[in-house]
Amino acid sequence: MPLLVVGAAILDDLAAPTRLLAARRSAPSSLAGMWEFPGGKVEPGESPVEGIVREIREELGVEVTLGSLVPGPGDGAVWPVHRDHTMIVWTAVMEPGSQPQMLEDHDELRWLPAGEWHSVPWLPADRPIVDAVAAQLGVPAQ
Ligand SMILES: Nc1nc2c([nH]c(=O)n2[C@H]2C[C@H](O)[C@@H](COP(=O)(O)OP(=O)(O)OP(=O)(O)O)O2)c(=O)[nH]1
Repeated sequence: MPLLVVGAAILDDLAAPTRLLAARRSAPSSLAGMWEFPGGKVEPGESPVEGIVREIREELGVEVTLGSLVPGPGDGAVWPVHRDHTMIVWTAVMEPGSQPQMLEDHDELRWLPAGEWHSVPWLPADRPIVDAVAAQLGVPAQ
């Protein structure tokens, strides 16, 4: 049974987005230094939405409002990631006034302005997802 990973493409604004929050992984060593969407694996008994809200709370210490699912390369919103995992990604915004922290798994957070969404080395599986987020929102990725 493939593991489900959930991620959040956190934006500065859902109606008029320009900046995307990228997080640099600090672990495990095979992934350290690469950038990703904050998130992680859905736990048994948890819905995907519960999973992403929990992961963002644990990793960044903030509450998020989810926007829409990012359409995948096939039917639906499922993206292939590492090994036989699959990932689903939502656009999201943080609760107004909140500041993301690096509580777990990350050693740098960066707001990427429009046109510079590929200025960091994303995990390979995330590169097409970054483009799909940009296309969905009508923001130039690069
Ligand atoms: N969180 C996250 N994981 C991603 C992304 N892209 C991508 O290929 N992955 C891969 C990396 C990992 O193999 C897997 C997610 O594992 P994770 O380590 O973030 O999950 P977790 O926080 O629940 O950690 P653990 O319980 O396994 O320790 O999915 C992404 O954008 N965000």
